[in-house]
Amino acid sequence: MSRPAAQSPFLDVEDLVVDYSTPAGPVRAVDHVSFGVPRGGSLAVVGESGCGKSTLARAIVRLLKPAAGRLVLDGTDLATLSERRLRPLRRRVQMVFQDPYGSLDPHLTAEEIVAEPLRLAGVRDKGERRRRAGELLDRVGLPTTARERRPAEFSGGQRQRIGIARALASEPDLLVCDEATSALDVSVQAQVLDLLRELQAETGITYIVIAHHLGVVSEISDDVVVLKAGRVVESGPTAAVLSSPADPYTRALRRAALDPTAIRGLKPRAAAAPAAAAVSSEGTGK
Ligand SMILES: Nc1ncnc2c1ncn2[C@@H]1O[C@H](COP(=O)(O)OP(=O)(O)OP(=O)(O)O)[C@@H](O)[C@H]1O
Repeated sequence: MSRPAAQSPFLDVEDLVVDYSTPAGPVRAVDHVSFGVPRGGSLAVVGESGCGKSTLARAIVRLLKPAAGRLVLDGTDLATLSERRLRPLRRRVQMVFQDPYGSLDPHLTAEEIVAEPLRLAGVRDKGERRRRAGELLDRVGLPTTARERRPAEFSGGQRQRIGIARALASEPDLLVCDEATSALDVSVQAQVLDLLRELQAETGITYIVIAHHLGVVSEISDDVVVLKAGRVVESGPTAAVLSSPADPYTRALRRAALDPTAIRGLKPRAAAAPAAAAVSSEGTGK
């Protein structure tokens, strides 16, 4: 099994282990996973439901503490850092979540949502925060008239744009997109993927894209890691892995992407169907 090509990875994940403690005992969700992502690169993590993708994403942004292994970001191992030592580094690694509605405060306006990380980062002047939040909302394609609206008044694609603008407010070096487009209608997915690609070209940001949809992976990632039951079964350049997958599991994922009913066990995500239906006729305001 080859590691994705990277001379000196910007993010180096080495032998990462993440466990959950449950009343029935520990559950190992990520089991000695290793990969690297070069600066400005993008790597996708794919696998069936329950294989550990979200757990891995949450560990990378240190919402979860790994049980073992290293998470070296630009030379600093985040895996073992205390909360106090992590705090100044947190802004460098941001996450965009699958459910843009659940992850946005319903009481705040779009502008306030995007301004909040600026406040936390110490931008004291309210006018300056509003100006920068407005610029970010422009950048992700939301009309100026939308700034004073609250999350419930936006479509799914627009909400995801607000989530991306909020993540970008901290000027992160690494953006982890956890199924960021899977709850969206296919045409809206394409628009959000286009936006992510444009932002990468402009800013040189590094991406980790978590996806169960192999189409998304080929759109946005240079390299791919295929996870099964918490372990890496295959990894390498996305084009090579998708065109000639070496592992039967990857072949099954590829077949399932073409025909979701092709194999048992690759069930559609529970949240995807209703959310996609809810936004299917909505535009993005672009
Ligand atoms: N809070 C938790 N407590 C205990 N076990 C958990 C918890 N969260 C996840 N797990 C278990 O860890 C494993 C990996 O879950 P995870 O959510 O990371 O998978 P996933 O690939 O992201 O799945 P999906 O695509 O359905 O979101 C699964 O066996 C899951 O049941």
